This record gives sequence, C-alpha cells and structure tokens, in this order.
Amino acid sequence: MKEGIIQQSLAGFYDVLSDGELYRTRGRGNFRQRGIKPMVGDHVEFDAPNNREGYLLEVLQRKNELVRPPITNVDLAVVVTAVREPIFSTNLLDRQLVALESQNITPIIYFSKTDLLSEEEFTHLQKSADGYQEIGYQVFYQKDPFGTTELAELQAALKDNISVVMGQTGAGKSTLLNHIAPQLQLETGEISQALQRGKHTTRKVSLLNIDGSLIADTPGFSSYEAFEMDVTKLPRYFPEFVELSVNCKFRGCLHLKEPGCAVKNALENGTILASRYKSYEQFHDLIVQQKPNYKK
Ligand SMILES: Nc1nc2c(ncn2[C@@H]2O[C@H](COP(=O)(O)OP(=O)(O)OP(=O)(O)O)[C@@H](O)[C@H]2O)c(=O)[nH]1
Ligand SMILES: [Zn+2]
Repeated sequence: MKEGIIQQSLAGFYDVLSDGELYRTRGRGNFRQRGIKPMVGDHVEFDAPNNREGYLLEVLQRKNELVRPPITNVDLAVVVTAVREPIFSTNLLDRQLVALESQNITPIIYFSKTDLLSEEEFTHLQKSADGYQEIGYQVFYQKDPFGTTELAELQAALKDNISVVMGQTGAGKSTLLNHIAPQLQLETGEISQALQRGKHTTRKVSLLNIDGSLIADTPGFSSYEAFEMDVTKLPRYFPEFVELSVNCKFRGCLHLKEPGCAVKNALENGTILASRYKSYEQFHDLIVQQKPNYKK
C-alpha cells in the first residue's frame, strides 16, 4: 500500500502523486456507499499493482475543504490585494484573512499594482504592510512589479504546501499565477475575463506541481459569503487579539465593552492597527445582525 495526494480528478480517475511519481487510480466501489467523494488535495492510501495504475483504498482525514475551487487540505492562500484598481480596502483584506483563519489556512498577503502608487502613497502602504507583518503575516509587495527576489521568496514560501490564490476580480491573481508558474499561460485582463469565466465551468481542477509546491491552477476562494459563525469565535481569527487576550480581565472577553480589556488598551496605545479593530467591530455587528435570518 502507498500514500499520496490526489493531484487531479477527471472522469472517475484520480491521479495520485506519491514520492514524485504519478499513479492513475480508480476509487474502490464502496466510497459512494460510505458517502465519500475523493477530492483534489486529499491524502490517500492506494494500491498500484499494475505499475502506474491502481485503486484508491482510503481517503485520510481532511484538514479543510474549499468549495471554489474544490480542493482539500489547503495549507496556504495567497491573498492578492490590489492597492489600486480596484481601490485598496483593508476591510476586504481583513474579511479574507478571517475567512482563511477560520478554515485553518495560512494567509500570505500579496499587494499588487504597487507600481501605480506615488512615492507618498507607497510610504503609506509600507506602514500598512508593516502592521500586517507585525501580526505575523507574510507580506509581499514591491515598487516595480514582479521583482525576481520577491518572486523567489514567494516561491520558497509555497514550497511543500498546497496553495490557492484568492482575491477580488481584477486584483491580479492570474497575473501573479503566471509569474509563479509561467507554464499556466493564464489569460489576464479585461477582455479575457469573460472567456476565463466561461472556461471555469468546464475546466478540470488540478494541482500544479511546481518544484514541489502544489498550486491550484484555478484562482478561487474569492467569494466569502456572509459570516456563518458564532460571534464568540470571531476574536480567535484575529491573531494579534489572541495574543493580547491572555491579559484581558475577563476570560472570553469580546474586546468590546468589557472593562480591563487588553485589546482596547492596545488600540488606545496604538500598538495594534486601528483599521483591524474597526474591521473586527464591523464583522461582529454583521454576524449579530444576520443571526435572526440564520437558518439551521
Ligand atoms: N500595473 C499593474 N497592473 C497589473 C498588476 N497585476 C495585474 N495587473 C493588471 O490588472 C488587470 C487584471 O489582472 P488579472 O491578473 O487578470 O486579475 P485577476 O485577479 O486574475 O482577475 P479575474 O480573472 O477577473 O479574477 C490586467 O490588466 C493586468 O495586466 C500589477 O502588479 N501592476
Ligand atoms: Zn478583551
């Protein structure tokens, strides 16, 4: 018996990557009865009696599961955030970060289109970037797009992980993917957008093996529906709050109106980004407001 990762799923076949070799497998009948649908990214056990062909025997426990693109066990997501066109919104970035934290996916922030900024605007962006770096996030950006050093660093960060690229439409996801993996030749820009969207529906999902980094060939996870979580869980998805909250007077402090709150203190002292706290308050309200309509 061997172990591997499903790299591609097509017409009932699962291509499994194991020790750098690809095996074409079929599911052993009882998956359907057991309600298991093997997915790209699954860690699997398989048998390959006929050299490169064989049978999937078991799907191992998943760490997470994305719907778009349909991939499991995602370790990293590169959050492509345009600093211009579309306009930079920390709120939207924070929203994506919370969605990723809640799925146990490590975010990597990539600021695109920094070449469109003036000196002054660029200095401003650097401050923001520093703030996110202090939280513990890896942040990539540069004055001129696609410097080779930055790209090598990003590629190193992706190594030995399963990664997806996410971000708003037009943020520069395809452009970045093309730099990470030129063999993709993804179409970019406005005219190709319509084509690409059409293609998404029929395209197979697969992971590209780029020198040991498994990267989804389809940008995705761009739609993060309304938060469906318990408000008491929200603070967990702000890493800088988690660190501070050990010093809050109350256990389970929501960092809102509670006295002796270490997060509020940090906010007043300017040691956390005010924009992050603002996002937190807003997401909190959003969750509370949607509760009455929340079916389940
Ligand atoms: N100046 C500049 N333009 C960029 C940069 N990155 C992307 N663009 C341009 O922005 C436009 C959108 O880029 P795409 O890579 O297609 O964006 P996307 O996120 O894949 O967009 P969707 O496919 O709609 O989700 C294209 O015209 C790119 O050439 C950058 O760093 N600087
Ligand atoms: Zn608190």
